[in-house]
Amino acid sequence: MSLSTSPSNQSTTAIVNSSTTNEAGKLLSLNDVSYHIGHQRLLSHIDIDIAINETVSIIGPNGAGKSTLVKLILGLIESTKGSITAHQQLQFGYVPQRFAVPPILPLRVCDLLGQADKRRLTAEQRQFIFDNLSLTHLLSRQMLQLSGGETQRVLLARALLDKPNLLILDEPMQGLDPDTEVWLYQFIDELPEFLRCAMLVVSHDLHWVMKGSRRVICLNKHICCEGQPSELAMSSEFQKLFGHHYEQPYVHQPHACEHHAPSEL
Ligand SMILES: Nc1ncnc2c1ncn2[C@@H]1O[C@H](COP(=O)(O)OP(=O)(O)OP(=O)(O)O)[C@@H](O)[C@H]1O
Repeated sequence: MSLSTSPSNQSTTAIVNSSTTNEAGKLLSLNDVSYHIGHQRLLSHIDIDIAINETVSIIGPNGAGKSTLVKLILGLIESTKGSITAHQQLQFGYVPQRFAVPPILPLRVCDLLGQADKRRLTAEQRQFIFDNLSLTHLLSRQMLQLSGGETQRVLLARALLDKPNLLILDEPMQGLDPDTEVWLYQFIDELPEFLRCAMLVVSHDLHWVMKGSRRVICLNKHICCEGQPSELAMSSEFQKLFGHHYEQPYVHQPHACEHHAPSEL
């Protein structure tokens, strides 16, 4: 496997079925990527292009290989076959599915947030993140003491403080109550210009994905189908995997929800 960086005008293998990525605006390409452990096939023949500032949602049943895909993109594991090409210098932001702080490790919110590179944002831009994620009153708290929603806000802030050009959110809504979920989806949907970036969102929340996403990839050890939600809902592969859970027609309503500040939640 290779992870290579190419100038943005250099073309790589085109992705089949991609309706939104344009050649010049690519950020990252996975070309025929497979990942096996021994004889166990975790992912096969993955072709994905992610464009600059594009949001891509990944859905799939348990064990489909979603987290494995994230680890491959982050470079935490190496694919058995294929290549991953970054068309620009990548700055990752990553909000993991789980964040376990060992009980014996004192780690305050300010310690975690202090690890971010302060040169990437201005003081005003950092303050915007603290204010909008309601973090100021949490700064001296231990990470271990935070609720699930507070932890997610801190992890999102940690990722954003690095001003990523690719933000990866692995099940960001796990453990959140419905109001906080709505607020967080709205927040990431409406990031200000200085934080605008490509996003890869792994989610089990089928209704949000189909309502709030513009491009969805359905994974089950390989890419079963991908496209706009309205196209995906018609696909027989999607119907086979999710048809019994999802029968509503797609309506894109990214701004239809009430906006809640996190301090109200
Ligand atoms: N290091 C490993 N060794 C062996 N099998 C593994 C390893 N890592 C993952 N797997 C297996 O690979 C499959 C895909 O795992 P992965 O965590 O990527 O799935 P997922 O789609 O993220 O699942 P979930 O929705 O349950 O989080 C699972 O069957 C898992 O048990």
